[in-house]
Amino acid sequence: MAAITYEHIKTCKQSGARLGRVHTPHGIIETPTFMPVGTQATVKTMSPEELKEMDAQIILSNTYHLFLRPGHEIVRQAGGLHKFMNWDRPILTDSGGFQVFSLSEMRKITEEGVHFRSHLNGDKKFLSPEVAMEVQNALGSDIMMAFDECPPYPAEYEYVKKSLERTSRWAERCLESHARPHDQGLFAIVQGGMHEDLRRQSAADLTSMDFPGYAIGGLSVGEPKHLMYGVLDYTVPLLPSNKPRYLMGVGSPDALIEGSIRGVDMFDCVLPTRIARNGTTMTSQGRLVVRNAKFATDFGPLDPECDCYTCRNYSRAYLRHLIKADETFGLRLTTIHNLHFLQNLMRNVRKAIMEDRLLDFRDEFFDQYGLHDN
Ligand SMILES: CCNc1nc2cc3[nH]c(NC)nc3cc2c(=O)[nH]1
Ligand SMILES: [Zn+2]
Repeated sequence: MAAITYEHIKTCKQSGARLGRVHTPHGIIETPTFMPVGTQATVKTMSPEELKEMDAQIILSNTYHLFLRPGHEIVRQAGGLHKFMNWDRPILTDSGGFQVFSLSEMRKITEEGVHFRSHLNGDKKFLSPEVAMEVQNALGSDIMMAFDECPPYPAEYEYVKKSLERTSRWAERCLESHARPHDQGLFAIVQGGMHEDLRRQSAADLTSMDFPGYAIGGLSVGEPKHLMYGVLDYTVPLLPSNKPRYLMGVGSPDALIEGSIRGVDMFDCVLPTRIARNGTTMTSQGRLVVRNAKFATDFGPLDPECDCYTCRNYSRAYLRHLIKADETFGLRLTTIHNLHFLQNLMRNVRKAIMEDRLLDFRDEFFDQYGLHDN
């Protein structure tokens, strides 16, 4: 049985978005789906039971971080990442490329791979297609990502072209060094920046190598949202319709809806968990910064339309107090809500696709969330 297979259920008649299921060795993922990020083998402050309660179907973990600490050999000896973190549903691991560029000091990119210093202790480290595959095979994730380079934004045309061509050569090396293709799916990552011809070249290279799934990389790196949507308009149709499509690093409510409309199946982003830790929440009425003084005596729920544990049991005043007092329980409550909010949003997106009304749903949501012509 192939590690990862995509089952198309239906296409929304109004928007062209699609409803599907991704079958993995650790279970089925209903798409479009949002994947909570668990960088260091934990979705910060959440237990696996709480993630299941909000119906998170797959979580992410980062190769770069686990490679540096505790080291992939320890995770391998623990029996793999599922056992190590007590999560028996699907896991997707990235390949470390993106974090090297965003976190590490002194790095040097060569055809062989990337030399860098650990951001933890300055030790000299090396990541390459082969090392990234060795690490991900040790982690035992269900979906692994090819080792690529995500060019900065903006970047020179020539740089983006050279970079995508190397990413294509690296993708081939990942396929060649993949130890367990039958029980772990390896997704390639389409690059090409904001240039249609380069995106076409990258997609052609990678789809000729027949991966079980394709990610769209090089986006959500500081470009305006309309530019990202424009790149999606011409890139998604280049990808095979019988494989999952994963847009990396995208997680604001509007972008999740707009990406789903353009045929994306999978999303990930640290946003909901990161902003929760400074008291910013996503509610049906838009962003709400619960640490704001105006909530000091607001004894209503964070979001009157939400049925999560936080909104059923605690008030805005209490949440504000906990966040101001830097109480860990406050971070847990805002994280529970934000993740629940996005799981709920994706459930509503899937329902709207089923009912052929995703464009109507977008307009209703944008009005309520305060996203007029964002
Ligand atoms: C698997 C590692 N490779 C890889 N990760 C990414 C992670 C991203 N995260 C964001 N915005 C928050 N854009 C991304 C692009 C890439 C990308 O182009 N490549
Ligand atoms: Zn809630």
